[in-house]
Amino acid sequence: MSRTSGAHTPDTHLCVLLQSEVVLSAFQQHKEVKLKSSPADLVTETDQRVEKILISAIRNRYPQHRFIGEESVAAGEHLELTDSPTWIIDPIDGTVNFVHRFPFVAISIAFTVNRQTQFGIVYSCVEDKLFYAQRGGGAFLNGEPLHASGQQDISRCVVVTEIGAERDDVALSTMTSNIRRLLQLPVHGVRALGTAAVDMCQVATGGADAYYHIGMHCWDIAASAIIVQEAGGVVMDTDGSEFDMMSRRVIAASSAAVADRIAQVIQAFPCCRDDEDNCGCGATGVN
Ligand SMILES: O=P(O)(O)OC[C@@]1(O)O[C@H](CO)[C@@H](O)[C@@H]1O
Ligand SMILES: [Mg+2]
Ligand SMILES: [Mg+2]
Repeated sequence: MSRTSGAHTPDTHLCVLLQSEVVLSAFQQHKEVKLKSSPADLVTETDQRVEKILISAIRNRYPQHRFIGEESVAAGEHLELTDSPTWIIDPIDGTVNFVHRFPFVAISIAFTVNRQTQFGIVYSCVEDKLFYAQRGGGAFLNGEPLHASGQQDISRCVVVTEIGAERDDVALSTMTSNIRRLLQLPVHGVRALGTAAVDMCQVATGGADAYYHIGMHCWDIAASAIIVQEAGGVVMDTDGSEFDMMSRRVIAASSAAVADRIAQVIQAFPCCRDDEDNCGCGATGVN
């Protein structure tokens, strides 16, 4: 057994790798697509199936543990992160990619105790890349150590972000003006792969220097946040405060200097916290 409160990470790796077969075998097939919170927030039978299998396999082994799963929450389960050992699961991060066969889709699993992430796994299925980090143990890609770039100068950065599922005017104009502001600094480039989990892992590899996102959910970024931190990167809220996986805002960067600069430049649009229903912020779309 590992130090992570009884949760044995190699077992979890195996579970994830087995489920990736389910994702890959469905990848080329026609999918029945349903909409969730917006016309760009999609779910397929494979998302639901993978989440069910993962939860039942982990629950079998750790019956006392709790779960926060994207599709369980979409089905009405209450989302609450407590001090209890908790698995935070995104069965397919990049469902739009999955539906269109755009080849970046990931299974993302984080494990928390006392609300602190102990380890995170992001498996980019088509690329066959397993990103992994354990608190205090470093970050790895297919077993090789990962290091963020350490870049300090925003004008030499590749910055990754996502235009999420929101389609209301305030969100769209904020997202597009944020990209414009960064390009005007200037940065070397702005990129988007369509999966927050894999996007953030690019910061851990040093292939990108920063990632920011407003409107994602805890399951999109819980695992990749510890992977960035353990690769020597910095993770914070877009307002410059401490990272809070429930806030729906994140900056992940190669250095504190780059993270601070992005926090100064970008603006957030309102969205309810993941752990708060109907917060009254007036946001529409993916809440
Ligand atoms: O619903 P999914 O696929 O688990 O996650 C949605 C997502 O991949 O799409 C957005 C980018 O378009 C990101 O906010 C997020 O990571
Ligand atoms: Mg996701
Ligand atoms: Mg998903």
